[in-house]
Amino acid sequence: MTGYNSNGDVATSNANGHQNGHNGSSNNNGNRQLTADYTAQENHTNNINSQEKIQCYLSTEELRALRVMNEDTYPYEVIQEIADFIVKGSNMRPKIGIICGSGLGSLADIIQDAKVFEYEKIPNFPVSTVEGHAGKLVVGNLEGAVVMAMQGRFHFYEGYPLAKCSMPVRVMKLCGVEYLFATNAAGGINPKYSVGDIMLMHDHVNMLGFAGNSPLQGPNDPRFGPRFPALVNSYNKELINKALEIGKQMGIEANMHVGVYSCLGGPTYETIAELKALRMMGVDAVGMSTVHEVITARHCDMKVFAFSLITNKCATEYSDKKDDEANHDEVMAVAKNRQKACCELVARLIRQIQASS
Ligand SMILES: O=P(O)(O)O[C@@H]1C[C@H](O)[C@@H](CO)O1
Ligand SMILES: Nc1nc2[nH]cnc2c(=O)[nH]1
Repeated sequence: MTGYNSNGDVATSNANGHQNGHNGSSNNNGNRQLTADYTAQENHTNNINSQEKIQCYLSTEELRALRVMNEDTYPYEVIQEIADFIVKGSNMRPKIGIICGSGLGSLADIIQDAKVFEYEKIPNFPVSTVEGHAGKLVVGNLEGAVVMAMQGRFHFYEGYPLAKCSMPVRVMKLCGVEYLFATNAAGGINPKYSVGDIMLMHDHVNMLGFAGNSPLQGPNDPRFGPRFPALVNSYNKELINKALEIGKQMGIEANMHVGVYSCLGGPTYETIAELKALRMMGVDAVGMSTVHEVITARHCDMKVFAFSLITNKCATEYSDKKDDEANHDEVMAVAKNRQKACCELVARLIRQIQASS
């Protein structure tokens, strides 16, 4: 059962919670303890009411993640409260929202006059549980524009429903954001792609959507957008063209592509058969994010620019090579190596948006 109390705080009790919590991981294990009485701990630390008594080992962070995880929907008013908290707390009204992909959090480090909000201090906000996703929201100036950047996104495989994964996009909208910049780490399926390349997204294949999952599932609130939004032209062509031009100026045009991304649920990387199938469908790069954020952004009429950093090459033929196995350490290492170029691309594009507005 879920609901909001008069302060807009989450009040939840959900019998699935302990199962999710057991399976979930945390990026902070320092606080792990036997939570013999879930109700008592929750009431004590989070001031919420729960009918459940759960015996399990959970850190305080995991308990919070579990609580937020079990919220099904974010009504407009709750999103508005979160947006107000950010706008008032930063005294800034951002125009551009940035979501940093795995290992690409340094995009937010170039923001000046930054006001930093830790996710766990933002009311009703989920928490990041993945390495390479710091869990901070940074509001400040970048190339003359006020931006808000998420250092850490939420993934389906963390246990969050898609609507929750992309809820921050709606927060951005109600903060005043007009442009969404989404970045991700992805495996390159197109044989022409190399590790370290940047693929500007011009379309996607929504595999989770094929399976009947959408961030827009459930009652539609027309204050965000229409019940049946169209998704052709989701990726802003003008921004893609500007980015290609910037790529030339930076001398990285040979490492830049325009292609199709697909999001799978993860957390497993793909089998060879799956990669073959994706390639046949016209997919160039595969990851575990972004698509639901783009859908949510287009639903509320934001302009979208998104790119994938190719962190690994996906094998589409069977072999015994250990190299063919993707791993998150490699993903992070490549992202670290290429973060300078990614930051520069984003900064220059924002400069151009500012210059033409
Ligand atoms: O958040 P992104 O999409 O950049 O992260 C990708 C997908 C998984 O979270 C992780 C796998 O290595 O990288
Ligand atoms: N699904 C998926 N996500 C990734 N993120 C980075 N590399 C990959 C990959 O090969 N597959």
